[in-house]
Amino acid sequence: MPEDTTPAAPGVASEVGRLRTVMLHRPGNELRRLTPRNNDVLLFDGLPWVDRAQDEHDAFAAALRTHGVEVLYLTELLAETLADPAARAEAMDRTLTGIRLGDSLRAYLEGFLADHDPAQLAEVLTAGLAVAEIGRTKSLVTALSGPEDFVIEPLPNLLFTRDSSVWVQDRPVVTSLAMPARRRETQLTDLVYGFHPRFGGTERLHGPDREFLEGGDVLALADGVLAVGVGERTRPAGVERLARSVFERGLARTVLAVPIDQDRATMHLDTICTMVDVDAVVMYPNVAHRLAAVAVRPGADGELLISETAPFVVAAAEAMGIDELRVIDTGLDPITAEREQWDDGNNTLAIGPKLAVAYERNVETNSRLEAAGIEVIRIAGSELGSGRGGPRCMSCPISRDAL
Ligand SMILES: NC(=[NH2+])NCCC[C@H](N)C(=O)O
Repeated sequence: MPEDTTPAAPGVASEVGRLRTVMLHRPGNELRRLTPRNNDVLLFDGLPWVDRAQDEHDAFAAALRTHGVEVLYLTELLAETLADPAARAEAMDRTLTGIRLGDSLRAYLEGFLADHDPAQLAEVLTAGLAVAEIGRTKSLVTALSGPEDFVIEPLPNLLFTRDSSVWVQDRPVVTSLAMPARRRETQLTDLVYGFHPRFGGTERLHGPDREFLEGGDVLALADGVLAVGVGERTRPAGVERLARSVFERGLARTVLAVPIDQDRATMHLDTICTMVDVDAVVMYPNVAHRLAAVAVRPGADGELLISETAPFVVAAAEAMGIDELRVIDTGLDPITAEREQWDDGNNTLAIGPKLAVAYERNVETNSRLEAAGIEVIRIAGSELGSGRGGPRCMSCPISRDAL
């Protein structure tokens, strides 16, 4: 019988249902823009060796494919999207609008980019554009800029496709990223979901201009139960907006708001806790005991019912309707745990119950996962990890089987 190549219908109701389709971004020329002068602003802790990062990423994608996962690439979807003139017009408009460029440079760039085919335009929108790469403009802005200054900022964090969109059931949530270096990413995911034939017509929730909400903070603990981290990135107002939109549409019945430390090391909930089984998480022990949650549920007339604060594991188990949420920790020695948390030991990507992708370097965490009965697919991440993101951050699940 010929192989069935029909793509799985979009829909994500859990963290651990069999993964069918995922969106990744293969690291590209945007990473070659990083220098010791701009890496902090661009949210990288070092300068990745890009060729090696690409090899590591290809191995990640291959491991997923080996396990039957369809891998979609954001830039390919974007290039296909930009073939639609309406999408292209919107992309140009969003990229060039704002107070930074000025009228002369904007007009110049409109002409300059008009010659770019969809793939080339996608490259500019992701890798950015420096003054040295464009011709002579009659703009004061470029006259007063250095050759390396960007007229279109590169997006090195596009690698972390988890953050710029997240599917809740069969709806894409286009997020609103808090850090200036990442804000433009969601213009791209919004375009893809709005115009690409594969998704066209799907209702998009939230959006780039809404309250801050990042996908790395959103965990689908169980069908109808979301946990959303609140910290450096996602803000309380972002969770409130998401809760209202998912309740109104019947996509969830409980949203747990989970305050996390406002630190670089714990920028998202998924840096300290990810799910590896229907009732188990791998969690950073140095915070596990004090992680708390407030449950938000739909009330009458669009009101939200807000619970008292409770320990996260207790609130989660109750919302999920299970006796206990099992916690596998990142190692008991606090220094090893801190090192492995920093290197994304907690940031696993489940591709099914008890089956997760993890960075090989987190030896202690991985062996604890295995001791707890989780099969670990190890990938290299020496270069990928320099932006502080692991397998979960680098993936946006679009389709998972129901449990
Ligand atoms: N879901 C995640 N944990 N994403 C990690 C994002 C890392 C990225 N460099 C940032 O600072 O935004």
